[in-house]
Amino acid sequence: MTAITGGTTAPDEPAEAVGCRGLTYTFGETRAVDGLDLSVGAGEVFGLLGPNGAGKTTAIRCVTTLLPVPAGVVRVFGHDAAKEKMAVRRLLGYVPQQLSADAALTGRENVSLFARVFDVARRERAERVAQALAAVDLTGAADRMTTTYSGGMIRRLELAQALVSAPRLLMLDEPTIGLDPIARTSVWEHITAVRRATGMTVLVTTHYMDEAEQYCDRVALMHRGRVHALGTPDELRAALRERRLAAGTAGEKDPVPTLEDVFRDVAGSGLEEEGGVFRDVRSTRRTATRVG
Ligand SMILES: Nc1ncnc2c1ncn2[C@@H]1O[C@H](COP(=O)(O)OP(=O)(O)OP(=O)(O)O)[C@@H](O)[C@H]1O
Repeated sequence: MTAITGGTTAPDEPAEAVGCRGLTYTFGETRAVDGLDLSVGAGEVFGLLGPNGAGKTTAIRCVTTLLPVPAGVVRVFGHDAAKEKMAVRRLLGYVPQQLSADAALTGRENVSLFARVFDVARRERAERVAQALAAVDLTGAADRMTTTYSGGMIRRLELAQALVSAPRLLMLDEPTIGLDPIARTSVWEHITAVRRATGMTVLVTTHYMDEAEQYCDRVALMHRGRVHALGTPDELRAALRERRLAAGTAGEKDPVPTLEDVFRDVAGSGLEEEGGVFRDVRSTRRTATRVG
């Protein structure tokens, strides 16, 4: 696998990649994000977890500047997402839940399109497109029509699209939903390799607790528009164990809770109430349609 290059090494990069203070976003009567405070450190792989409807996508879209910031403050490497949209966009790569590759184009044409949209200098474009495709192991398939790609290949292509501008912050909204275990691992291995090579920050939403545990440095558990628990997966599991021991609901010999236990503890009855489960049918169906 070729590591992508061309990312600006920024020794003077602020220590905070994403900072949300009191972020609130409402759709009519629905308070999707409700006074969200969040701080993602530069270089971290940070997982935003939570049941369906917790407000993860809405929060992420505010950070990307695709949605405005009606209340509160969002900063990306110190730039205000409400006032310095272009400065923020230049730092970002975004892989949304919805299909962002055009089936009528080849893989290379799709990535080239993103290179143009993200204003990659013309003289560098072909090289950067080739690097991005190589970074996700799609060099051999680059000139095939995207319609011939598997779900996993499409996801890797979308990753290449987001990487072609050498972002300092890569945002991924459920990057592995609907993929088989091998394709899921492959997507994560490519994300991890690029991050190692470039030092970029990764902010990811996922419903897969095993992925969060394995690949995220820290996670935030979001519920009803706010963060209810924050820490490394190990810290969160240990904290739940302590709470259970203190409450007498678990004994010393009981196994340490899983991240899924922590998730259930935070979301509580809300999961049943809102019909959300980790591998929610709605999300899977969305992806089935997306790659079909
Ligand atoms: N365009 C919209 N119009 C109206 N309500 C919306 C819209 N988008 C999201 N919502 C509502 O805002 C709340 C938060 O949704 P959001 O998609 O941000 O949650 P999520 O945590 O990303 O969920 P999922 O895990 O299903 O992607 C939900 O109650 C949702 O129904």
